[in-house]
Amino acid sequence: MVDILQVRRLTKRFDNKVAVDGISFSLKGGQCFGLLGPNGAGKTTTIEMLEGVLAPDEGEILFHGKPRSSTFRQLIGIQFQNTALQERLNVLETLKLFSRLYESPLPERELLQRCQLDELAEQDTHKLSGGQRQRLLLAIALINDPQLLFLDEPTTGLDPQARLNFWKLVEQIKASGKTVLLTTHYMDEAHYLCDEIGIVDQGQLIARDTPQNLLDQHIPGIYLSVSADYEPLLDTLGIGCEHQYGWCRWKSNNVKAQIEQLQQAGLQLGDIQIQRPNLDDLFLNLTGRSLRS
Ligand SMILES: Nc1ncnc2c1ncn2[C@@H]1O[C@H](COP(=O)(O)OP(=O)(O)OP(=O)(O)O)[C@@H](O)[C@H]1O
Repeated sequence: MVDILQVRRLTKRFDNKVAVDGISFSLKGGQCFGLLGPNGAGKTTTIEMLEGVLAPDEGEILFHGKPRSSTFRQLIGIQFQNTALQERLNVLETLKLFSRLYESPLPERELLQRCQLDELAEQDTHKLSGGQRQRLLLAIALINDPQLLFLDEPTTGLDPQARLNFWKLVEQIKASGKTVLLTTHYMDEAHYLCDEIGIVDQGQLIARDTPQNLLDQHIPGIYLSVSADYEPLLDTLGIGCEHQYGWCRWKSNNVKAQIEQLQQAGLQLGDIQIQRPNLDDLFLNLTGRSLRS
């Protein structure tokens, strides 16, 4: 597959602060690539340079192997973190307004249907819920039927149901063959939606691969946890553990044998949690800090 986007040694400084520090990666057509990192890691600054909103201080961005030309904006879609919507316009009128910016916009009715907004066409945009507003911003980003779609923290602040709903829309967009680049600080979002993720920390891309390869490579094994009340028992069994929200947790390379050992010591199966490492564990492993801290 041809690289749709190539990014080389991208760097951005604000005064003395290096916000993005020599990031390089490439993105294949049809792929969903996620930049995952904590607040202030440099995700938005990176995506804004790729979108052409911010000028890099150093580095190179190639679209289909060439520097971005004046037509680039017609071929991409952007869902910004914050987009100011025109006062006193409803959803349909808003789509019509933004459609004027493009040479060949998709029909508004198709956009409404794709983003589950049919029943909200006449709704004032300032009366939309958080999830409905994000779906409208997604519809705006899709007006020109873009090849490459940028989603900057699209589900931040949404309730779990609205987030799941949004993920389903992104899945449909992926299935239609579009390339998606998204930023998020939700590990479950990155794991669910992205074919590949790049972990960003302090302006640098510290790891990049499929979520599962990253986990297998950096933190093989399975976590076992029991209530912290059982810590004295773990001590007698010689099991060292870390404390996590009232639980004692440790990594096991032989889950079956260790569960039998715990059962022989008097624990019930229901007392033991078994958990595969997740991207938060990966981030902690790579940086010594939690994604959520
Ligand atoms: N316009 C600006 N002027 C000065 N500093 C900035 C500016 N924009 C970003 N920064 C700084 O650059 C760093 C990276 O910010 P950025 O917004 O790219 O991070 P992020 O990973 O997107 O964070 P978040 O998840 O909170 O959106 C931060 O330290 C931020 O304070």
